[in-house]
Amino acid sequence: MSSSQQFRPIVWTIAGSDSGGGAGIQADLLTMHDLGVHGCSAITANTAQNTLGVPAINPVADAALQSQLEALFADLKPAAIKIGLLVNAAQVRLVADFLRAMKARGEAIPVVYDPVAVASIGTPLTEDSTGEAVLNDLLPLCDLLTPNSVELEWLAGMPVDSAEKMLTATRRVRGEHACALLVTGGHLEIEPGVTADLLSRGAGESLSEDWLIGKKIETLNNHGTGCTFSSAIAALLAQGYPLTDACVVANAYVRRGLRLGGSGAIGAGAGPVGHCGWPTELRDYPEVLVAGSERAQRFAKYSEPAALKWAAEFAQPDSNRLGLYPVVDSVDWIEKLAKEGVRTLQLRIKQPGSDLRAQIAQAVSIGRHYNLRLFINDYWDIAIECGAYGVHLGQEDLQTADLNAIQRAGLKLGISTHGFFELLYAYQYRPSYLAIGAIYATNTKDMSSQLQGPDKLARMAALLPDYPLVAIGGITLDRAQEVAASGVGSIAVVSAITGAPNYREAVAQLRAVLEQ
Ligand SMILES: Cc1ncc(COP(=O)(O)OP(=O)(O)O)c(N)n1
Ligand SMILES: Cc1ncsc1CCOP(=O)(O)O
Ligand SMILES: [Mg+2]
Repeated sequence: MSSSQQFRPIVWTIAGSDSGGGAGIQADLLTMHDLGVHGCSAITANTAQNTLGVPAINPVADAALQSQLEALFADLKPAAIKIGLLVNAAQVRLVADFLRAMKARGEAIPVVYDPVAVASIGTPLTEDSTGEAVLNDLLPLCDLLTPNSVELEWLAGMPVDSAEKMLTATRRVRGEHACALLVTGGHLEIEPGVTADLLSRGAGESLSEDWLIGKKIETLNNHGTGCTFSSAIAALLAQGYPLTDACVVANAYVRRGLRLGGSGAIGAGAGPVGHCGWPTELRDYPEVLVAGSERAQRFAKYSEPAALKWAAEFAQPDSNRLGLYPVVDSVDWIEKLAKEGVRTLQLRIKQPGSDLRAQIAQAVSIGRHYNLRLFINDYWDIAIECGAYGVHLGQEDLQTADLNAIQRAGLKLGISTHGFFELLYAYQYRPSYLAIGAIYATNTKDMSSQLQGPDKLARMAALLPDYPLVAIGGITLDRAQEVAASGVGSIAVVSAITGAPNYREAVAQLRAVLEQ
């Protein structure tokens, strides 16, 4: 059996057929196949379309739509569902009823709805009354809506011609619902020459509104980008990607398709966006806007306190490959491991006593003596006071730590990341290294909701082949080879060394794997 025929999670698309083959069901199935899932379809309309326009929409009868959904549910249970064109309020309610019944049976299946209301050419595709049914009946059952700015105007009932209005309209559509919104910004140039998507998720204290920014790609072949984008997200959710990661990888998939999709050979109008495989190059991925950066002002995301603490371009270590990187909780361990020839170390004290400052000062002094790359976890202010080599911070620390002070003091900075979104976010700071974890389950720290696995690690590492990268979490001698093969230049471990029967042997064996 070839690898393309091996097990693939099932994803449904409930959408319209595009006879021109550029958008709708046709784009959805190409995308799903490209990203490793098996696509099934329930067709809502047989649109008559070519690259120049949409002469007819031809909705299917309700019974025809219902019977497709039932046939699929009887045999091909989905791991995710993408919904595209729903032509009228009756179709919206039919699909909503079907989803509600599925949920009532305990099926927790992620649903992505691309509220296709207007073809890229400007032709309305859905009846006026559909918007209300979407907001009342369907949105509460979805995990993500992916309108473009024109569709956002349609759903929010207000013009969307600026970053502020996009934020206001997004909040209005989301209301009190858990459903996230990803507004694609291809129709609106907030900053000349760039496109900016807005991802709004969470609520209350944990509301997050992130801008995903990329260079605008000029091409005639841009038909079907919305369908491709939402199908890509569904395909990734079906494979267990968290929503934020699915959104940035799908963004990169579409941008790769725009970049490599060729130049206008199909039809006399807008040709289909390319479907060009997994996005392997960083240039296709969006920049995640950081609130302290100057650019954030143009996107209504700027915050003065964040700007005061903001810094980027940290001092780089003397090598991109930091080698074996033990993370230990005492000064004793630092000295013992330095004597074994370990050069990169971290002091990670999670139960500080009254002698915390003294311990850090002593560790820094040992670090100087042995010429170590010694990172202090969490306590960046004491690390500055003690003149440490570097500090290691987690994602949450980035909101509070004074990165500017760390940089001014000349300390190196390592940042933890858990997945594609956080990797892109942390990369905005250009830290001294980026750590990716947890690769495997570990007893050292509860990382169960953030496990990456070796395949994702390899995909992330491939985006930054020349950057100092560290893998962490559950890495044992047996797994070290697989981790090293991903291309990261460093492996951080706690228990593989501090819990080993013979730590000297463990150090020698792990170093041997990394140096192979
Ligand atoms: C090399 C490396 N990577 C990740 C971590 C985790 O740091 P953080 O996210 O700050 O979590 P705690 O270690 O503070 O629990 C790390 N320490 N080192
Ligand atoms: C601190 C930390 N951050 C992510 S996983 C982890 C623990 C790594 O410990 P171990 O190497 O014993 O799995
Ligand atoms: Mg920490």
